[in-house]
Formats: sequence, structure tokens, C-alpha cells
Amino acid sequence: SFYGSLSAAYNALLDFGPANFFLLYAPRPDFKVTLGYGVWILLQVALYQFLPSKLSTGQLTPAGNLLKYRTNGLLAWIITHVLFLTLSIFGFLDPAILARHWEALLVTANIAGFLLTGLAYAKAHLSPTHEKDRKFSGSIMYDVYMGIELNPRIGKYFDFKLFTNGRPGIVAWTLIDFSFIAYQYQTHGYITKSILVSTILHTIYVVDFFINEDWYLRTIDICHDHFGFYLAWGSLVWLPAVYTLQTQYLARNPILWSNFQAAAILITGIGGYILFRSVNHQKDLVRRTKGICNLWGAPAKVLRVKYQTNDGLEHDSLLLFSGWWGLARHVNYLGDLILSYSMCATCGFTHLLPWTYAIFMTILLIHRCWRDEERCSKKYGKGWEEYCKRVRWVIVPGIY
Ligand SMILES: NC(=O)C1=CN([C@@H]2O[C@H](COP(=O)(O)OP(=O)(O)OC[C@H]3O[C@@H](n4cnc5c(N)ncnc54)[C@H](OP(=O)(O)O)[C@@H]3O)[C@@H](O)[C@H]2O)C=CC1
Ligand SMILES: CC(C)=CCC[C@@H](C)[C@H]1CC[C@H]2C3=CC=C4C[C@@H](O)CC[C@]4(C)[C@H]3CC[C@]12C
Repeated sequence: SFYGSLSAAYNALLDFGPANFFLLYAPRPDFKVTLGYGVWILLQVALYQFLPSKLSTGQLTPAGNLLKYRTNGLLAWIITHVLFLTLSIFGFLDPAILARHWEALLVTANIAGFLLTGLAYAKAHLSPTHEKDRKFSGSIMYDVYMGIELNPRIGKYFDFKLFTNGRPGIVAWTLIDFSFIAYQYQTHGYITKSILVSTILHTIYVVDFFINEDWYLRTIDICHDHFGFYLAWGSLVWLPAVYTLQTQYLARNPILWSNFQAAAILITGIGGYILFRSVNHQKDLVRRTKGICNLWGAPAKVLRVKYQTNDGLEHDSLLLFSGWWGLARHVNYLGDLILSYSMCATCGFTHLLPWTYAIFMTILLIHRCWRDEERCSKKYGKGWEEYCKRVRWVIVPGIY
């Protein structure tokens, strides 16, 4: 209704008053859409649970559990997209269906996000999967928000956190983009380079995630974050709604870039992605090979450190300080930020709304650095201090 303008929305809020504004513009639920959303979640659960899968091993939890995960996300992503394209090509499905029912979908996703948060909280109290890996903060609000259980599961392999973080939202990310491309075509009669570049960058990021699903098991989300509102609502609502804002915006407000401009954004984005993947790969390789590997043609340099799990047992770990990891302690975040800003740059510089993703990523990743450094400092003590002396910069070498 406001052509992507936050100030126009704000002015309407002032003109109508909050109550009338929400009556006029708040999205409404739709029974058929809710049914469709239910089918979507069930499809993703079925693909996660029943597609053939290798079993990947996670990292040792603070209570000393070593869990196996079903990592068949790439196959699930391919099957879902082939199904969507086939149904669209043969006329059983309007490819713009998600774009056309977007508001009602967001209402349903919100209901699902809140229900899952409640379920996670109740399950943590009534039927925890690994009791000793639970974390109680002393505040009910905080426990609901950040979660109590580290790895809530049903049965041996249905892992709520990996499923929620890595399936309905991320698989939908590219589907939503494709749907908004179809919407742009149906509404304007053409498809712009800007929406294509944005979608190509999203697709690279999403497919990369599934190709490297095993790597994701050694990131903060899976190793350290507990399962509550932040990850449940975040993955079911925030991710599909905010991470796709660029294509949502461009479908309704097409932006025309020259070939040179479009290529410049695409190449910068791919550069950010290559940095992101290369840095993440180095850490993963070093952890998997226990430091016995080469980086940039030389043996990896690692600091051997020790830490204790809650059961009092001592374990060895290592901190890499060569290759990319010799330049800054979170240089992977720099690659991700370059990619995020490129994604948003496809929308031009006239409106703030489509830049929400880049702004959110900047705040999230800087906050993550602080949070992670505090945790690692507690976990490794003097070992972490020694590492920080060797690698001085946090994200951008020479600047921060
Ligand atoms: N698009 C999005 O919404 C988001 C994307 N991301 C991306 O996901 C990726 C993973 O992010 P994240 O999990 O935050 O961070 P990392 O993958 O960098 O994981 C951090 C953990 O790695 C270990 N570690 C830290 N330094 C070293 C080192 N020098 N050598 C070996 N291990 C080390 C520590 O865990 P341990 O306890 O095992 O030592 C630390 O907690 C990043 O590239 C990030 O950009 C992240 C957040 C949001
Ligand atoms: C309340 C709120 C705004 C929560 C947002 C939480 C989640 C949706 C995100 C938090 C961390 C995000 C991710 C981390 C790392 C990733 C690896 C990357 O290769 C793909 C994306 C992602 C899985 C990403 C997805 C969203 C989060 C889980």
C-alpha cells in the first residue's frame, strides 16, 4: 500500500491513528492459506525424516553429548523446487501464489512461530531430551526468548533446532524469491536485472548452506544457542519475511540497472560469498583434521587449548591463527556482510526498507562477536587471551 516507503506508512499511522491504521492495513488470516502452510510444514518434516540421509556428527555439547544429525537438506531443497516448478509449468499452481497470499502467510507463520516457542518451553520442562544440556537463566522471559534445551529432539534423529533453522524458512527463501519474480512478470510484463541479481545472490547463499549442512553443525547456532523464541520464531517468521525483502520490494517497485551496474553488484556479492565460504571452510577443515592440514600452501598454525565440560572432564580443542583466521577473529562475518550489502544494493538507495537485511546483519554479527568472545574467553581462559594476542583484529583487519 505504501510502495515500500516507511515514511508514507508512518504518516498514514499518524493520520488514521493506531487503531484505524491496524484495522485498515493489518494482514488477515485466511483458512486456505493456513491449510497450505500446514501442508508445507508437513512436507518439509517428511523430507527431513524420510529422505535418504548421511548421518553427520555435531560437536561435543557442554554436558558431553555427541549427537548425530540427518543432513539431507540439499535433496529436500531440490525436490521442493522441482515440485514447485513442475506444478507451475503444467498449470496446477500459479508461481506467484506466495506473493499473492503474502500477508495471510505471514499471519499463519506468526501463529506457528509462537506455538513452536510455547512447545519448546513446555517440552524443556516436561520432557527434555538431554536434561544436563538445559540452561535456566532464572528469568522466565529470557528462557522463553533464548530457549532452555540445546538440542530438543523427538525420537533419535528429529532435531527441532536443525529442522527449524535449516528447513521451512531457508527452503522457502528461494521459493519466495521465485514467486515474487513471477509476480513482477505478471504485474509489469517484464523481469528486471535487479530482481534477478538479488535472487541469484540469495540462491548461491541458500544452496551453499545445504551443500555445507555438515559445516553448519559446528556453528554457534547449533553448538551454543538454545532453542526458544529467537530461533523458532526467527526461523519461521523473521527469516522468510525479512531476508526476502529485496525481492518483495523489487517485484512491486521495479528498479532498472544498466548491465554494468547489475554486473558490478553481482560480482561484489559473489566476492563476498567467496570470502565467506573460504574462511568458513578453513576453520572447518582445521577442526576436522585436528590441525593437520595446509592453508594457503603452508601448514595450518593452531593454538592447542583446553576446556572443561560440565561433567568436569577436560577436553582438547584448537584455535586456528593462520590463513584468513590470522587476519581477524571473525573475518567470515566480513564476507557475509559484503554479500548482504550487495543483496540490498539491488534495490537502489531511495528506500530504507529493503536495506533491513543488511542493517540487521550488521547489528546481529557485531553483537555475535561480543557474545562469542565472552563465551570463548570463559571456555578457554588463558588460551583465548593468547589467541587474541596473536590475532588482534575482530572483523575488518586494520579497522576493527
Ligand atoms: N545470514 C545470517 O542470518 C547469518 C549468517 N551467519 C554466518 O554463519 C557463519 C557461522 O557463524 P557463527 O556460528 O556465528 O561463527 P563461526 O562459524 O565463526 O563459529 C564461532 C565458533 O567457532 C569457534 N572458533 C572461534 N575462533 C576459532 C578459531 N580461530 N579456530 C577454530 N575455531 C574457532 C568457537 O567455537 P568453539 O566453542 O567450538 O571453540 C566459536 O564459538 C558465519 O559465516 C556467519 O557470517 C551468522 C549469523 C547470521
Ligand atoms: C528474533 C530474531 C530476529 C531472530 C533471528 C534468528 C534466526 C532467524 C537467525 C539467527 C542466526 C541465523 C543464521 C545463522 C547462520 C546461517 C548460515 C548461512 O550459511 C545461512 C543462513 C543461516 C542458517 C542463518 C539463518 C537465520 C538465523 C538462524
